[in-house]
Amino acid sequence: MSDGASSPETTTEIEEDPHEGGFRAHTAITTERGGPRYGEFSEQVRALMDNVRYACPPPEVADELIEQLAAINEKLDATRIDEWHSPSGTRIDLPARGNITLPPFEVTDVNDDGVFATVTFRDFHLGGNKAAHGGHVAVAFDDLGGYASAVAIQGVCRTAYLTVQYRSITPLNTPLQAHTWADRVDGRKVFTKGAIYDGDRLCAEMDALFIKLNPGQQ
Ligand SMILES: CCCCCCCCCCCCCC(=O)SCCNC(=O)CCNC(=O)[C@H](O)C(C)(C)COP(=O)(O)OP(=O)(O)OC[C@H]1O[C@@H](n2cnc3c(N)ncnc32)[C@H](O)[C@@H]1OP(=O)(O)O
Repeated sequence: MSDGASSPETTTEIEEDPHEGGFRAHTAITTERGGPRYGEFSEQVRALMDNVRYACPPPEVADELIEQLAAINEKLDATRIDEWHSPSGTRIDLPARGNITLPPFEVTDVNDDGVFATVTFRDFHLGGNKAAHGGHVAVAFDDLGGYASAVAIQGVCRTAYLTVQYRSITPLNTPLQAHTWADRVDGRKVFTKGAIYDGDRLCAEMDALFIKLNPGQQ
């Protein structure tokens, strides 16, 4: 991945590049996009998602909220840009690289043993009875597994399959230890494993295959 555009002036140059793989080699890794308060902005959105998960607004509050949310959406709609230049997913200084669709994680180490992160499933990720939804656990594994695969094979990968063994309840609002690593590399194939722990307790394990995209592959 190389330095990408952070201003509209460089947009044209990037758009003229051939589409190099499903995630584009030119995707910028940055701490600048979206400005210095993008982290606070993302956190407010996450707080909104958490609150909505448990909200039961009385009709008059719903009336008010609908109006306020419509105004916010209108304002946000006016700021939309294309996928390749948006801060979300590129801000390595923020939880989950500033991507609010992922459970927030902080990568604590990347080394020969793989990727180590702290992941916290929040109210928004509720499956039931204070436990994380299994799909959100898989989302965390997909991203952190994709990261470990990319590091192992030095290239952008796509998930071919991903299975999760749910070993015990994955609690909400608890910093959990996640570890993903390339178990075996065979040509373009990276057989990747992962685990999420709550302290000493194993919550879930991942077994996945990521495949390095060929140049120009969509
Ligand atoms: C500092 C910051 C860093 C930031 C890091 C950011 C990380 C972000 C991470 C985000 C991560 C998010 C990630 C996401 O969410 S990626 C989104 C979810 N995934 C997809 O949408 C993928 C859809 N599928 C495809 O595009 C293709 O099928 C792929 C690309 C996967 C392979 O199609 P391709 O045409 O390219 O390859 P091939 O068919 O010749 O197969 C090649 C080899 O693989 C073997 N094979 C294929 N499929 C399977 C299977 N299911 N089980 C077992 N084996 C399988 C096959 O037999 C062959 O083996 P061999 O004959 O060679 O031995």
